[in-house]
Amino acid sequence: MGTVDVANKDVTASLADKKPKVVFVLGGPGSGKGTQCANIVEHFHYTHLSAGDLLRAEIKSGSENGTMIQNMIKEGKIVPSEVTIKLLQKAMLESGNDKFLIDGFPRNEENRAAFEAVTKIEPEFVLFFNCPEEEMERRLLSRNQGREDDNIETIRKRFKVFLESSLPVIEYYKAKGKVREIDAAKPVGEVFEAVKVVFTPKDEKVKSHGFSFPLLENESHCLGGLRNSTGDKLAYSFEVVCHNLLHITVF
Ligand SMILES: Nc1ncnc2c1ncn2[C@@H]1O[C@H](COP(=O)(O)OP(=O)(O)O)[C@@H](O)[C@H]1O
Ligand SMILES: Nc1ccn([C@H]2C[C@H](O)[C@@H](COP(=O)(O)OP(=O)(O)O)O2)c(=O)n1
Repeated sequence: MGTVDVANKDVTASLADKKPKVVFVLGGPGSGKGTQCANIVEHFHYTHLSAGDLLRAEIKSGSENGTMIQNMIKEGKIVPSEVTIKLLQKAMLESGNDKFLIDGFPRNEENRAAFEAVTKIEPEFVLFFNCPEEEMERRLLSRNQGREDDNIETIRKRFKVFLESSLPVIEYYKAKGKVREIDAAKPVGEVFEAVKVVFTPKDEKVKSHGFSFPLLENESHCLGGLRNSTGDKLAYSFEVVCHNLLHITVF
């Protein structure tokens, strides 16, 4: 027990040194978290860590916690945070990257508080895939990955846990202004278009619009503005440009 704790302190310290950037990816079972994470990895070079995948790998490895994890997943319950956090920390260190999508975590208040207390890592933001239950149920029943928990009985239990335990975590981050909500009921490509907007840096977004309009003669009236990364002025606040505005784009 003592050596495990010492080892985990080392892991925690090494991770804290790296100051990793973390995005939590949340949403109900079948909302498309894994599917979109694969797209984000390809376009934005994050490392994808799925809490569910790490737990399933732990069962397969024959670890001493394997049976407990398997039983909890079969019942749609959330595995104790200590187990999941250790797996996440290990995977983060081993990846060599410093940008992570943590998918399916934190799934309850205990997950959230324990991760914060142990790692001292605050997420940059929370990507929330919002999807109606009927659509998630349809997707899970045809997911066809041989998962023991993709049966209607366990699916119903997972939905209940999501509503009762995971939604409050999303509300917690909403109150902190950290939630980026995506309509996940649309086709995969359309969902990814919305995801891309969230991950694209602000000045890139401005550049990609490429609009322009005449400069004002007296800039001292300018109350605010947008500049691209090279410092060119791209837009003035609405109050100022309304006299000679050709187009307005709201960011
Ligand atoms: N936008 C979508 N429209 C239709 N099917 C989807 C969409 N996103 C994902 N799927 C499919 O739904 C199932 C669940 O998606 P997955 O990414 O595994 O969800 P999660 O990781 O949230 O449980 C998979 O079979 C996947 O191919
Ligand atoms: N933080 C987590 C994440 C997943 N689990 C367990 C319980 C979940 O029902 C299963 C499956 O989670 P996973 O994220 O892989 O899949 P779904 O989003 O439910 O489709 O894993 C957990 O106990 N704690």
